[in-house]
Amino acid sequence: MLVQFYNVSKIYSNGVKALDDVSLKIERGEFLFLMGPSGAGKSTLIKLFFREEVPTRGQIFIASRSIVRMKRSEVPPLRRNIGIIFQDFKLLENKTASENIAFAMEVVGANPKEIRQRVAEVIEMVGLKGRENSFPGELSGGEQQRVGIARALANRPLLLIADEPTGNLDIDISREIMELLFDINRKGTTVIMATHARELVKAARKRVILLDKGRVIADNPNGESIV
Ligand SMILES: Nc1ncnc2c1ncn2[C@@H]1O[C@H](COP(=O)(O)OP(=O)(O)OP(=O)(O)O)[C@@H](O)[C@H]1O
Repeated sequence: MLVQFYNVSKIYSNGVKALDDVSLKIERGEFLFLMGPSGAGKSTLIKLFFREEVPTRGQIFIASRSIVRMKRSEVPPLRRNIGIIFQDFKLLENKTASENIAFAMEVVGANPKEIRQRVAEVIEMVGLKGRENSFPGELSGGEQQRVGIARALANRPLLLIADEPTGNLDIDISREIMELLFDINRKGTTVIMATHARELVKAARKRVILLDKGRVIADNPNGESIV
């Protein structure tokens, strides 16, 4: 089991209950969608995975380690095991595609040779060969998201979390990005994707967890009755 949430609630300091008694399990190698209306708690749930927020109540285990009772020194290794991609890509504008990816490895202390090899590998994996030296401003939205995905994969994470990764892309490009995420999943990385894109979810026939007002109101293995 890769992820276990037991009765997790998150109440922000302003009193908003963003998550209410959430329990869920995710196996290694799964691909799952996180859906629900705006304010349902999707982003909050995602933030708990990499300890950007801590739960008010409940327990969370990732790869059998409690991340609630985790020491501060254990947080960087946890984050190294989780790759994140964002709706707005969050690339560094003054660095090339390659440099953006390399930077993610430099900050965790990888050596230059390792970085060179891995950058070439992930550039190839996401289909960006030939665009390594382009700056984000010279790339299309879809290409920028590919750089974001390559950066998230650079440190070989156990888990890839995508928060509305196709939110800024048109439908054809979104489908290409989905294919890339499925491909990454087939190669063994567990993928969690928060999205409002019903069409994409419907076509995928993957597990869907539906949140509403901070609660899991459905968890369906192939999404059928949800979308
Ligand atoms: N840092 C915060 N402090 C206080 N309240 C917050 C904070 N972050 C989120 N909330 C509140 O918690 C609730 C859940 O928000 P969250 O961002 O997790 O929802 P979401 O499902 O990701 O929504 P969206 O689809 O719009 O991104 C909302 O009512 C939101 O206003």
